[in-house]
Amino acid sequence: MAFLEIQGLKKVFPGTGSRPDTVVFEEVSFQIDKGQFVCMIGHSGCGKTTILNALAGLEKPSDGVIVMDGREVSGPSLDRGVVFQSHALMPWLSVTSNVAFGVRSRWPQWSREKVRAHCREYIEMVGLSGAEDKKPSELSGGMKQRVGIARAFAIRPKMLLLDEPFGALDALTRGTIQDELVKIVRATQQTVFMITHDVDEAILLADRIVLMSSGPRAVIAEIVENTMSRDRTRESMHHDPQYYRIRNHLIDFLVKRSRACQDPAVRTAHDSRRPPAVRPGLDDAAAPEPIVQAAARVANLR
Ligand SMILES: Nc1ncnc2c1ncn2[C@@H]1O[C@H](COP(=O)(O)OP(=O)(O)OP(=O)(O)O)[C@@H](O)[C@H]1O
Repeated sequence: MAFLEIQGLKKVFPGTGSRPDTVVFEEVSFQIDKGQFVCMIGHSGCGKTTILNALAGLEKPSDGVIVMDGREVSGPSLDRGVVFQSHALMPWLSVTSNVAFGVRSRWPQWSREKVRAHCREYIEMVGLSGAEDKKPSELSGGMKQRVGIARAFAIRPKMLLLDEPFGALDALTRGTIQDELVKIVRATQQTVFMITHDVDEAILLADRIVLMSSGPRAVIAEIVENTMSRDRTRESMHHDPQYYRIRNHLIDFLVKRSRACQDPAVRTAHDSRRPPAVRPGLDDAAAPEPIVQAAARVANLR
């Protein structure tokens, strides 16, 4: 069994009045190994946040099971740290107190000094030394997001869940924090699940990229394995020919193939509980053609 097992996840939001129920996604199954960084990409509304909330234990799936480290996820836990797009800091608390909140819950027996020293370590890790006593209103968007990351890492979770954490940041700040995240994740060997709309971010950070088809009734269309060297950097990765192949594959999916699963013929042919793993970076002619792509090609010929 993998470190994180997601099997047959489905979410139905009940309709109101004459509006029918909405099946947001179904048959979502994938695994994450310990120390792996997995990104999820898909069009708006396909259910990415709902899946992340289910992993966090904040949302109950309508069907399916999530098992982390041998235990079923049935509610929120300090074993999972979450970073939201809107940092969700407590505005009346300082940077240190925001980070300390979870630390005290995690280790209630720790002394005040020990909690402070622990928080200082993580605040320094995200480059915020000197801002310990500031309130969120005194911080820039990038700094607030760094506090969110420090807060999530400081509880030393078994798994980190990131919901588009850099979505609201300008490109420069985004790049800097991405680099910091790469450094921290590599140093701590943290297991991460992250939602992003940014294909370059996914290629830089992820070992595997889960592609969701468009909703409603979204499914996992395929899982892209990132075959580029793990020590890739933002500055160097575009020199690797694999980068363009993976990037084109992802963009092609978002522009064209993500809707293919709504075609009943494609849907019948696609085993969404066992989505194909593809390695577009290797341009391996022997690799199986992704089923969605094959079915879309057949549909185009009709
Ligand atoms: N509490 C709710 N009640 C009813 N429908 C909901 C609820 N929460 C989410 N939805 C619907 O479920 C679908 C999936 O929402 P979700 O936020 O998970 O999508 P997403 O892929 O994360 O989108 P985005 O990329 O825009 O953040 C949307 O159509 C949304 O309107």
